[in-house]
Amino acid sequence: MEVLGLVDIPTWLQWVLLLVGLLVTYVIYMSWNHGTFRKMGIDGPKPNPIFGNMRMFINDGLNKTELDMYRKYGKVFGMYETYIPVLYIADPALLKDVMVKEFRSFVNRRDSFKNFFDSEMNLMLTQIEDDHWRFVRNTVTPTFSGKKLRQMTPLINNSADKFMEHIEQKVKEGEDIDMKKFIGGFTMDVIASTAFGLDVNSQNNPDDPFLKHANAFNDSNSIAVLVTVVFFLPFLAWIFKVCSFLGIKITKMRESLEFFTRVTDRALKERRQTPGKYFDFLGILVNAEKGDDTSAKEKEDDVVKENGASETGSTWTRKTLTAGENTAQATLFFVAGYDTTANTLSFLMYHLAIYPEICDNLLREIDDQLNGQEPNYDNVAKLSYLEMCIHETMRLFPAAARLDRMAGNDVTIGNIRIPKGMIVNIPVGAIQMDPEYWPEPEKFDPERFTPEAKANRDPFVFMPFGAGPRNCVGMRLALLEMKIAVVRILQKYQPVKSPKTEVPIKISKMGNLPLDLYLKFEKRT
Ligand code: HEM
Repeated sequence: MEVLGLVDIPTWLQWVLLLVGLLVTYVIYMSWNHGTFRKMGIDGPKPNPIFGNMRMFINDGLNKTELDMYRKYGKVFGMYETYIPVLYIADPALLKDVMVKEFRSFVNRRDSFKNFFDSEMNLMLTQIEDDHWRFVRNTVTPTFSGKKLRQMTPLINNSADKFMEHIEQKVKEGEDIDMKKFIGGFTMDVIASTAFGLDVNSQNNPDDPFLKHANAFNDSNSIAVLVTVVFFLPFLAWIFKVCSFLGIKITKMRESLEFFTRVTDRALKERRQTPGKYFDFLGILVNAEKGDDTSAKEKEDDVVKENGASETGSTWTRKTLTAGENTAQATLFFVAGYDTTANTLSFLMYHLAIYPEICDNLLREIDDQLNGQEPNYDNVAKLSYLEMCIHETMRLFPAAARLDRMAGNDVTIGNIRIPKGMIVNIPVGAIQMDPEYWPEPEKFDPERFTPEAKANRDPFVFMPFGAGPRNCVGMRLALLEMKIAVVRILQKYQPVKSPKTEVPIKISKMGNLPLDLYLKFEKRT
């Protein structure tokens, strides 16, 4: 090629110049926003032009990085997830503003993954936005009311029967129990029965398709592909759209979504043929379609008040969810409710095994209050020490160690002017380890959750289920499920350390996921 008829540039050099040009453009693109926090007067670690601050997360893991940054920069700081500026807020007064007082400006979560998810996944409650979210949230919230949870209790106890058989077997054989597998099977069975009315028995069948497909959402290869493209090659979003349109599966998630769609469609058909027969999530939605307007009747239910649903009035007048919305929510319940509950229960069992004196207190409470009765919605409410133990477990190992919100408009919080579209991260895990609120934060101490201790502490320093109108919609099911599981186990067995139990427990760099956890169970006399 000749330039201005003067210099003849050889082909190899043309390629080099093209590559250098592309690289420079890429670096400019990735670092374009890296001055955001400097302009806002907010401190934080210096970003690398391509990685931003992502290298810290990759090297040290999410929890350690956020804890280190919180300790170094305090309760407000800024970080860059490659090219995306993320404002961290950890000050309880500011968090109350973001999550409750100024909720109208922070209704939605981050949309960084929106262009990469399949359209069905974008219908999940976690992803949808504004009035669409309000409408779906109002429709599904009554599913978790006291009345519905009472109806679901036998389903939870049925799943617990299976794991009690499993423990009995292992105790007879003198074997340790792999807690992740065993408890994961239980929470999977509970979600399968409470969401879809299915008796899956994944506890005795590790190859169960439900287990396989639910795990696809946590598949490390799929997550790696998604994270690489979202954070490093965002301009390739169109490839995901084209592949989705052509039915090409880039990640295992697509195949699993199709599986859940088929199961949901079948379950919905059955429920439409025999309305009123089923008390699971899909049955409740179908009953609402038929005019059993549960949501209206249960508007005064405590769940509505707890979740701050008064904030969530939607202008939408549509009566029911579409087929796609039903499938998306039922699938989401698997994804959101399986690992979170299983991991929390595993961490709790671990603490009961390594602190026998705490376990003894709990055994005493269960024996005194329940006197050998099967646990149910009403009698587990009397177990205040059990709730303290669950809360302390979730303080040390919150299943979601960070929450996020996105500013829907320009808004001022305290003296910070947050521009429309900015992502706000809430480092729950780091706040819950701050000695200012939690003396000796590494220590497992359920006494931190006595009513007096709670009354003297700002509620925004403990948020394992999030806070405000967009908190966890399944919180009450999760707590009920965990309480029933613990009671059923402790009425017969006591968890103890075995030579295979690693102390301290090893967790994944990706968050609060126990890596290997083996415990022994001894029969109570
Ligand atoms: C120990 C168990 C669980 C923990 C720790 C947990 C934690 C959380 C957290 C932290 C959030 C985000 C809240 C926020 O942004 O303020 C959330 C949202 C959500 N959770 Fe849970 N969760 C658990 C169990 C469940 C279960 C059993 C279900 C359903 C069956 C469920 C369904 C959801 C849904 C649908 C959302 C999105 C809510 C919305 O955007 O409106 N979760 N959960």
